[in-house]
Amino acid sequence: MASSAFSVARSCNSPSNVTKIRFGHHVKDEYYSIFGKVNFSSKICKRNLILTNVASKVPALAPTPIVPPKMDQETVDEFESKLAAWTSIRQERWEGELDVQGQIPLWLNGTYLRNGPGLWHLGEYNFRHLFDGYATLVRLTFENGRLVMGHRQIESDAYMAAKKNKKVCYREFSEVPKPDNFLSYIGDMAKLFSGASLTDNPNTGVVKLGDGRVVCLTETIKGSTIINPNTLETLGKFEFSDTLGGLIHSAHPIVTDDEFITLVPDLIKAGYLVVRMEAGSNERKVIGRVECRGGPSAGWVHSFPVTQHYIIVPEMPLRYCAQNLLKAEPTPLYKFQWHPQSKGFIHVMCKSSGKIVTSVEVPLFVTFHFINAYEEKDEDGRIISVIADCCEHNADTTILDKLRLQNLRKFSGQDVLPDARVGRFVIPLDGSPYGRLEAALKADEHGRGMDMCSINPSYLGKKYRYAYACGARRPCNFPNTLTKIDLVEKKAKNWHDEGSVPSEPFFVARPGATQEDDGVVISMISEKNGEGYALLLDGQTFEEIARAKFPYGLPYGLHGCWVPKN
Ligand SMILES: CC(=O)/C=C/C=C(C)/C=C/C1=C(C)CCCC1(C)C
Ligand SMILES: CC(/C=C/C=O)=C\C=C\C=O
Ligand SMILES: [Fe+2]
Repeated sequence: MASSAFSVARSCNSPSNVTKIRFGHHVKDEYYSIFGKVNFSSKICKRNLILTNVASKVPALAPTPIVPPKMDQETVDEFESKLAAWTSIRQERWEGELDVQGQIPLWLNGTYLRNGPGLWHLGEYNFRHLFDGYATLVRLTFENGRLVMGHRQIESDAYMAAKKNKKVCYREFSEVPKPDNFLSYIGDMAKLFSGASLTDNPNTGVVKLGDGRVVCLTETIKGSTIINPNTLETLGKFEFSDTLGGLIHSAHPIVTDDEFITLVPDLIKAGYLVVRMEAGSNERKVIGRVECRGGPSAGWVHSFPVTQHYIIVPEMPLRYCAQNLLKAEPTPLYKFQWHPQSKGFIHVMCKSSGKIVTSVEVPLFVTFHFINAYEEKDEDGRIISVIADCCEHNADTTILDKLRLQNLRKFSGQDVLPDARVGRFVIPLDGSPYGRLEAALKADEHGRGMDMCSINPSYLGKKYRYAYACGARRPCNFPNTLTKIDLVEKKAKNWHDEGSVPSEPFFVARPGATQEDDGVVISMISEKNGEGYALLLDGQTFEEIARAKFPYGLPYGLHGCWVPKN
């Protein structure tokens, strides 16, 4: 095999301590999908890359190509011009030390884990939506200024069955297994209602529970999967020990050292159970229940925020749709339907009593991600309102369609990313029936792109000043900047690398820090030439402090967590 990005990974298994590979020409490359290898011509990096093999500390792992490939020339050509972000991961797993340019702060000791849908191929069949891909977990382990990267596929039942049968076997975000005949169609319907056919592909996020267990998540409850943060090995299902049932939950629980809070939508009698699980336990207990005020079904709840005393339950007019759930082919809004006439609402529940403190009608909104929320007090210290911030897509549902892989892969220079903003809900607690929704700062500050946010976790539920997210440098078809939002000055600092796609900026505070933005921001970048690197920005200046090239570009990832060195 010719020298290639792939061979870099393999070279790391060589017994020598340092593998130096010269790039700079077109080579015949081998692409490994989960279905095995395919040859295609690839243009790769015009510079030297030194990868240190730290076999003595972290053994680099052999690639594990799995099932024979089938790719027509058109698909192969498409890969050539595409960012690794929207391209399936090359192999099942890899790990090794990266060469660092710049300085990783010596206080940064621990592992950043990032999860996401990294594999979108099944033999000849290509998934169509970003959210369908089989989960790829990536780790960046920082230790004394050094950095080790590893990635590994999560061995969900859905992934293992797809690998074995070379077809979709479970209901994913948009794709549904094709019934072999009418009898199996009837059986599939029964399995849908029991939840047996829903995917357990945990491709959305990863959280560290208060008791140290690390769990990968998606919106199906059965997807909750325990992994080993050091080896990325799939350890087994996280089973809730209670009898609350439910098929789906929010993809983004609120997780602290003490508890795990989430929302369980009721798809029959429109509402949400608000549940809490203590650290160390597997038992969810009900805090309370919210009845939806709009109809005909519960609003999609990908995430929700909390304040110190309240749980904020959004009822988005983009609602789960039973008919769309049953359809074999994806609809324009997938499993959801837009119901502007049903209005949007925000419900505020008291965390300790489960009572609804207020429930207000708000302007129509579309959001995946809440950023944070906090309580506003008057001069006497009485709570008068709740502020809840989110990445808001101007009540435009077309963003879901923009996340189809076909749209992500074809950027022709046209500015097609719909506008988004930091949507700020102001929810009065004086019994007024309406809440406000406004932009927290001018959206031009961040190029009118806004998603994939994080904050300093110590400010969860508290008045905060800074948010980190992906914004836009236009024209673009996907958020392509890292942006630091200052909610007090109403300004943004933007980082951009032309043609690249950065993943969610993740803030890690410096131990002992007293300022909110004292720390670093971690992101993984997909470059337009198919390569990629880990990036570290200073939390305060938002300037680059270090980067480390990956052996090959990684697929786009969604959400992550920080596991400090114990
Ligand atoms: C990756 C991401 O952000 C969201 C993933 C969402 C998924 C996998 C949702 C799956 C679902 C089903 C399989 C059936 C029920 C509805 C719904 C929760 C959308
Ligand atoms: C990638 C994404 C949502 C991910 C959910 O977990 C949203 C991107 C929005 C672009 O503006
Ligand atoms: Fe998300």
